[in-house]
Amino acid sequence: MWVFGYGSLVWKVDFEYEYKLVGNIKGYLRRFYQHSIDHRGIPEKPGRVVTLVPSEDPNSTVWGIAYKIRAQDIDSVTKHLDFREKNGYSKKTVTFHPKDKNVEPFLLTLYVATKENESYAGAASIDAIAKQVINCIGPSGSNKEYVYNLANAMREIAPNVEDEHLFSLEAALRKLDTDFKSI
Ligand SMILES: N[C@@H](CCC(=O)N[C@@H](CS)C(=O)NCC(=O)O)C(=O)O
Repeated sequence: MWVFGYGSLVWKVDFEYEYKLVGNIKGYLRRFYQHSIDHRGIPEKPGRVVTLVPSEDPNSTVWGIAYKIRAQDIDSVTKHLDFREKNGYSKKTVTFHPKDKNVEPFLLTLYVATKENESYAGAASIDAIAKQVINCIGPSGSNKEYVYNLANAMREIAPNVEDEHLFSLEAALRKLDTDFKSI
């Protein structure tokens, strides 16, 4: 079994895997359009984390990491990820395109929070998302840490890939952080 990570699964790997591959999936956009009430926020003050939204451009790519789960670990890893992604995420099978062109594309599982789930936050300006994120914290830590960790991880695994939504949010947060500290 293979699982694709495009958010916290890129930088917070708290499950067993045999090996991993960098690559992308097509037809989606990575967006901070999902409220988080159990990891980076609380029900009274939800944070924002990433999900995937369908793109009008079938060639849109979302880069991340595919993890090969050993047969003997499938049940335990699935149970763990189902719990971790319990707030609004559901499993979906898509085609993964490895960065290594010697490896043929293959089907894998990912967790996506569709717009039908009750914690779906929907579109908002980068400025509005940054102002929400900067003030949120949850059981897994601060919401801004989630953004910074994802931005750093994506630069590391796909240094030549521009993700304007992610990096402009990171920049907006770092500016708010700096402004706040300068008061
Ligand atoms: N399905 C996404 C994960 C999306 C995501 O970040 N999920 C949150 C749930 S709100 C999570 O696991 N957070 C762990 C954390 O914030 O430490 C992925 O493939 O990376």
